[in-house]
Amino acid sequence: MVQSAVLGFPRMGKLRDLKKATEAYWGDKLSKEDLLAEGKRLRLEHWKIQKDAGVDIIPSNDFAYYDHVLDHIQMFNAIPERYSKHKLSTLDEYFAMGRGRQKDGIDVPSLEMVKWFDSNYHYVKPTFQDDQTFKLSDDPKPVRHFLEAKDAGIVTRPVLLGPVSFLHLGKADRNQTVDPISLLDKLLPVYEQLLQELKKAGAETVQIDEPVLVFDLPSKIRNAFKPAYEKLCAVQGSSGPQLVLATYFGDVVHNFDIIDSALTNTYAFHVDLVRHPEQLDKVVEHLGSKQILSAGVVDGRNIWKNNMKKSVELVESAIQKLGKERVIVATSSSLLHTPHTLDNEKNLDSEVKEWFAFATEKASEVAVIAKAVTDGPASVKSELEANAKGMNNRATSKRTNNPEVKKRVDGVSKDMYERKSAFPSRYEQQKDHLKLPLFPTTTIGSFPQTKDIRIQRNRFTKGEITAEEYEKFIEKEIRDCIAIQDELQLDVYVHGEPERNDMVQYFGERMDGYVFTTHAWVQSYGSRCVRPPIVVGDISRPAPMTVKESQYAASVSKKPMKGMLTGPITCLRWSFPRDDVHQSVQAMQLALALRDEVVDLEAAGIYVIQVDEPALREGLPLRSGKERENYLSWAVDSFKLSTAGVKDSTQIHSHFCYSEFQDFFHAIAALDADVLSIENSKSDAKLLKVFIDEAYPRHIGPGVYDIHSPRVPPEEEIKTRIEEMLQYLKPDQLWINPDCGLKTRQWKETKAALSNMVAAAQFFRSKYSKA
Ligand SMILES: Nc1nc2c(c(=O)[nH]1)N[C@@H](CNc1ccc(C(=O)N[C@@H](CCC(=O)N[C@@H](CCC(=O)N[C@@H](CCC(=O)O)C(=O)O)C(=O)O)C(=O)O)cc1)CN2
Ligand code: MET
Ligand SMILES: [Zn+2]
Repeated sequence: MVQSAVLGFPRMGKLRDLKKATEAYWGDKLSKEDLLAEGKRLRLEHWKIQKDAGVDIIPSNDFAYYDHVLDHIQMFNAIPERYSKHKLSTLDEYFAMGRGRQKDGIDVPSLEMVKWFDSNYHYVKPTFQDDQTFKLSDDPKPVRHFLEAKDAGIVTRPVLLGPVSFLHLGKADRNQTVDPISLLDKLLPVYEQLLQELKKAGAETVQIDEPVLVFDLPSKIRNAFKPAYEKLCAVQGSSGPQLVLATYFGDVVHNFDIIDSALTNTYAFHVDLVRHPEQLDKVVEHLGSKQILSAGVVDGRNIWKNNMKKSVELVESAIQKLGKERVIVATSSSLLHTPHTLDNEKNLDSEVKEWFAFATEKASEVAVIAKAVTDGPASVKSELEANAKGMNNRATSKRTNNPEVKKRVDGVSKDMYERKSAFPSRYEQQKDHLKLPLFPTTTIGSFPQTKDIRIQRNRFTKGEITAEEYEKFIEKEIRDCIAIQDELQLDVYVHGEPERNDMVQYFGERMDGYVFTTHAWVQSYGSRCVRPPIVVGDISRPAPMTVKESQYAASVSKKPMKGMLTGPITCLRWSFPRDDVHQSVQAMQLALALRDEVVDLEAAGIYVIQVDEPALREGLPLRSGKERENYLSWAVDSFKLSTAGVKDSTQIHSHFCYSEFQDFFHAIAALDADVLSIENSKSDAKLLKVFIDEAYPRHIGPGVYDIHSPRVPPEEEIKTRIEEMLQYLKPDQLWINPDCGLKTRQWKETKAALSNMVAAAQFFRSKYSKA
């Protein structure tokens, strides 16, 4: 019999129950016991959904209150002393690492949070000390959750992040020099112990994720796999469970030499056949003689219904070579990146609704495909027929095709990608026009999205207040936000984005070619979720999207007002893109829509325009080479096409939030933006050296403080950061700004932090103007 498997299920619950509970706990409105009880309720509900869908292999330990990598950090006791010394409860120590803590005399920033591969999920980066040791926690969570499921009558397959990925995804703590992978020998005994404890609890198989296997790995990391898996495979069977080694988001063929030896001794090997179906033959060739193939055929990263005919064919071709007993039908990755259930969507029109499958529906898909290949297609005839009908309806739908858009794309000429003059001449004109001081201060766009803003928007969406009332409310918010910027003495203002639910969803809702959902939330980090709009057809802009608010803001502001747009690549990546047209085509359509918006903003008197591209790096193919170059070429072009329509005197800003920009520095430089703001506060200022090495000519604002945490950075701390930056950047090149937008913060800490930031900038301004 061919079994079906899910690699991980979303944690938030049907109505973002986990988000609500954790936030209530943080706000002292829910007790620890109640939060833990809610977690338990959600886990049971999610296991049951998968069981009812007919899934044979259901994951456990995929649940986390904040992040699954953070769970491992705590479980292995890789907790920096600045957190452990306070003797907080396990749960509070965990949240302190995830989001920082400034309470009862404790003041610690969070650990760094970075992108999980090429997704919009963020994990907490393991942070190691030179004298790092590891120790398995008492009553480890994977064992506890396995038993919890077992008590409910569901035997699960626990999921662990593998030791090599855990180390490779981590880093040395600030001022430490340890190479994470050198800690492998110290870490392995902890994994061995954990596997043994899981086996004792009754776990027959364990899924061990080594997603870093899809990267081009440095030799040190490649060499680590053999000893690691020799050790772990030795525990297998005797005192430990069978190991299912899982990879996802890419192909692994280039790493076969390291997989060949030790890794083929694992019980099963999982590969992503959605991203790379062509790797199937090679993978089959390289499997150990008894090893089972877990075929990831149901997309864990998108919401399109599975093409079951294709999946059945692919799985059949594996079965022909391996036999039914050696194949598992699985999701390509964890379903963490998909929304909970399509059932929640009462407002989606029925034509498109039948094109989609969310996590709950995908669980059924793996079960149906497994049954089709086990008992023959006739055993799931009606499901396969319904699936084929949906596929066909989508392929022939009029909604996907807009000839006007195609015509416009075809009419794009080369000159449309370039600004009129080069930067030096643009800068002269911008200087005259904007009259900014040295070390100009600004923010990244959003100000706190207060409960009141959300409530008013919700009332407007439900029709409880009129469009006019809502508009008046937004105008008042904009005025308040400007008054605060006056008080803070910032230099370039923003309107605060109060009208936006999200920087991508807001634009998706205003463009043709998109549909959007009401409850399809996906976790982005911690308790924060996004509701990605869905690209179903050719994209165009029927009317201006942001001009009204920016123009109003400029009219009540005495300083330059920065217009705020989300760039084409970020709009694409943080939506669910269509899978029937290449992403470069979708990006180009978005770029043209945004170009019109940029030009309209300028015409409305907005002379500083920021086009955010935080997802540009995330879209970079995981392996270097042709694919990457190709991506960068169309991604950079899309940005340039969206921004190059303005006059020289209009200043184009762009914003990036992630820290690893070294490996695609040339792409950021190629965007030709006048000013860049980049997230930086959690990384070593040394990384800024690339700007010297590459003789970067334009202007930059490396973030001076972290915005993901409520902690207020003291003025001295910010000064130290700026001092460090000045070792790498010229004073007249440097802007002073936070890491990112402030929408997730409260007003109190926002004002305090910005006030310290402005004071620090003023300090350097006066220091350098005297010099
Ligand atoms: N798409 C996207 N990806 C991103 C970012 C981003 O800003 N957007 N930033 C980076 C970090 N990731 C982030 C992801 C989400 C949020 C965030 O703030 N999300 C909000 C939801 C934003 C939103 O869409 N809000 C809607 C809906 C709000 C809501 O919950 N409404 C209530 C009703 C109102 C109430 O009573 O509160 C409901 O629907 O139940 C709105 O404001 O209109 C949250 O989780 O709290 C922040 C950063 C990277 N990736
Ligand atoms: N302008 C956006 C904001 O300030 C940029 C966010 S990047 C994730 O929220
Ligand atoms: Zn940002």
